[in-house]
Amino acid sequence: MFFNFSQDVAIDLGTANTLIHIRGEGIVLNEPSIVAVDHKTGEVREIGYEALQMHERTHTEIETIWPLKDGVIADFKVAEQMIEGMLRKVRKNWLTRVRNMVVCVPSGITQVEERAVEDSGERAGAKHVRLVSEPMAAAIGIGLDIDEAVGNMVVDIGGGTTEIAVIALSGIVIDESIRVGGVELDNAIVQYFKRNHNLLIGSRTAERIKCEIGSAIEMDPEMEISVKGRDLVSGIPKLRTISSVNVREALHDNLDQIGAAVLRCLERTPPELGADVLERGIMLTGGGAMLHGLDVMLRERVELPVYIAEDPLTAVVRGTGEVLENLEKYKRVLI
Ligand SMILES: Nc1ncnc2c1ncn2[C@@H]1O[C@H](COP(=O)(O)OP(=O)(O)OP(=O)(O)O)[C@@H](O)[C@H]1O
Repeated sequence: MFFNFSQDVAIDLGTANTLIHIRGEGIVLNEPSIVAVDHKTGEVREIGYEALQMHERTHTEIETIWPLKDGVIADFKVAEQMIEGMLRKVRKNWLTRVRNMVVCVPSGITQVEERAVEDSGERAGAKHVRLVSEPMAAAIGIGLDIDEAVGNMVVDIGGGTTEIAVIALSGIVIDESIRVGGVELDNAIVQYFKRNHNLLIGSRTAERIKCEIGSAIEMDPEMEISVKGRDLVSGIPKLRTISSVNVREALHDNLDQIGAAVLRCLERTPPELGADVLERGIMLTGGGAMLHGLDVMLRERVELPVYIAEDPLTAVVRGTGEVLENLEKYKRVLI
């Protein structure tokens, strides 16, 4: 009898979330990219959701680490442990090994940063590691025909970066990658309420505020939510009501940078491809695409149609999975 103990996997190794697709099965894992490590022994305590529960609630012996920063590996060892641990969660049995691994990476990364991803994949047990750029994976994931002699523009707003690319004939013609994403928006909210309202909130609370009442345009009606934080005047925890008007003010500068980057990319786009983008519009992917009114804000700024892709959070892993399933067909998009 013949047992096949090898798996082929596609990984969207993101700053905020890691998603895994297994060949023939589809998406099998979608967890936050965070690891809880025991300070004394260096051992991994938890990975993914369980580690996120501990985040900003640890004592001195445990540290929670996001191994990716701005879309690239910032902590090599922990990234490797995280990939290994996540693969362990999805493998069929302990004998299962990874044969082919396709990992997506930001389009603007250096060769050294690319090598770091390849090394991490190999150390986590993969035999062959191949890379695909995030906007390309996003375009494939949302079903654009990247092979055509027609320009498609994709804006992927992730946790660490915003990747903008014009794609045609299976290649990236123009791209722009800025280190502004969801995490930066959360930080902006933390800073804003600290500076203007003497309120110290944690990053998870900031993310909740962003997702629930964050917006890029005026809301009708404006919204409010109650959040818990430390009052910096009295020094004790307090329940405060926060308005969407203030949150929008907090996000303004970062959203402005995203809009400016899209404009820059359009200005560099060759006219024939620009005409295609005018006709087809710009597709938004990544978790940031779900920020209320971001599509409207960008539409007003660039005066072109802007659409939010279906299920923007999984677009990149769906595309990376598609590349894995059809390696021969997509060999030209591999880095
Ligand atoms: N409804 C929402 N409104 C605004 N932001 C959201 C919403 N839902 C999720 N996000 C944000 O999307 C980000 C995660 O998106 P995604 O998983 O695409 O990024 P990533 O792949 O981890 O990051 P990167 O590609 O930059 O490495 C998080 O910062 C999260 O807060």
